[in-house]
Amino acid sequence: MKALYIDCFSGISGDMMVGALIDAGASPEKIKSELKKINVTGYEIKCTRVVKEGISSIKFDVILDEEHSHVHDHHHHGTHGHSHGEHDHTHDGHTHHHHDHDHSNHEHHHQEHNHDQSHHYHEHNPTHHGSNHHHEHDHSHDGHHHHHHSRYADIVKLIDDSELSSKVKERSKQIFAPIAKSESKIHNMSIEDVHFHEVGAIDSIVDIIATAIALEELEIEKIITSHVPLGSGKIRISHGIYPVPAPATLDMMKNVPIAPSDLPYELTTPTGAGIVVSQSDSYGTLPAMKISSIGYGAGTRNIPGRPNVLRVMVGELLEGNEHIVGKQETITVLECHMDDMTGEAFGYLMEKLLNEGALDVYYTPIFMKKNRPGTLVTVLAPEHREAILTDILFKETTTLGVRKNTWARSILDRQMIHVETAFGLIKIKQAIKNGQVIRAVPEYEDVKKAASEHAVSFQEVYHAALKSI
Ligand SMILES: O=C([S-])c1cc(C(=O)S)c[n+]([C@@H]2O[C@H](COP(=O)(O)O)[C@@H](O)[C@H]2O)c1
Ligand code: NI
Repeated sequence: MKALYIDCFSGISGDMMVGALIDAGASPEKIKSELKKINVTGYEIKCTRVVKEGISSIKFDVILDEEHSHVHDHHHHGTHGHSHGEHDHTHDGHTHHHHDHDHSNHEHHHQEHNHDQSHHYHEHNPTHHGSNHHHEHDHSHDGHHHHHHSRYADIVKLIDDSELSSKVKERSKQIFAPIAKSESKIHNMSIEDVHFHEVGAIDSIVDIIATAIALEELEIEKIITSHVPLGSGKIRISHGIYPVPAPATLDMMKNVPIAPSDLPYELTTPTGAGIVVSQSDSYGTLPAMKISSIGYGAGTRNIPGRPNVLRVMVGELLEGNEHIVGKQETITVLECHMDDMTGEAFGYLMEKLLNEGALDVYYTPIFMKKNRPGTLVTVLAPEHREAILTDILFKETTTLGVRKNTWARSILDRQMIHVETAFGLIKIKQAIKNGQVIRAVPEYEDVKKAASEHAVSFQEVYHAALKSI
């Protein structure tokens, strides 16, 4: 099985990840052409080979167009709410994307963060309207779309609406989900309203989707990650001086093995943490594998005496990796119960929930107060569908509250195959554990359709499909 080992001895950020994957064989041209499939413009990608304390590595950079800093100009009237309340870009005709910073000049800026800082060194000059919008969270939309793709909900839509492959879409959303979740928790905002830091949104979108594109191109099926150093000290963001690890990074790294690190830099950024926690199947030292390629991705900062790079290894996992079974993921569980709804409304509700991305919906008969028979509705969903599904529950049921929880779950890999039978093509879903198919189940809808078209029994088609594997 094709695996990737992420050796983040110097932490991880989005740009380091993309750089490392490119160095390990992912094509920068493919990344660029695939990225054209999302409706984001105003940036250019720069891929350069740099040497970091003796290690040759790829530096992946997202350069925002000069005009881009003006993209939002026409929006700057009326109340302007920022989730992070701080990225008020200057409108004096200059861009403040310090991509080309010579960081050695900044060593005295002790403990600025290590990577990806491009979008966080804007001089936040809230000159427009002369008012201080900082820390306002009012998101008023006076008929305009203030946050060009920066709301989490918009980013999900941007991905869904694109022509990217479904696998790339899924991986990208998997990476965004924990970042949005942690940001929403830290800033006490609803997950849908969380903003990726304005101009920084483009950076994160590109880094994250490029990571997904590269992982798909390299056909990575399993990811094993080293223990992750986060760094220490403080960073200056526009909220002020923040501790390292940044709050969002720290929140995401809960339940993940971290490595001690007293280096006074931000070694792991929120984007890096999002990649690690959403993509890793397990953590530890290098597993038994046959390595076919190695890549080094450069961070931005130069750390004297330490190569500030991320290392990845691509290869075939060998026997003896039984512990790397089943992907770990978190799902959202939504529940409510009612004693005053009709059966029809319940039927409609289930259909609606499943169409809007619920993984499963089930009803449990219960007895409620005053001896009333009622129904408990349970919805299992990917985290990024939580808001929309909650909305449906409020709209389509009579409940006044929706409870939510998150469950950790291990899932087996699945793959769909097509088999030719006397009754036509039937899809079969295979469950895979340690690279072995352990179960195969013909798809219900295909079997049903073929059975009715050929006027034979369900069982006959079902068995024919299994025999044709
Ligand atoms: O601007 C805000 S609100 C901000 C919040 C946080 C939290 O952890 S909350 C972190 N940061 C810093 O921004 C950069 C960008 O990281 P990316 O992963 O998005 O590239 C990084 O230094 C974070 O620590 C900003
Ligand atoms: Ni934040």
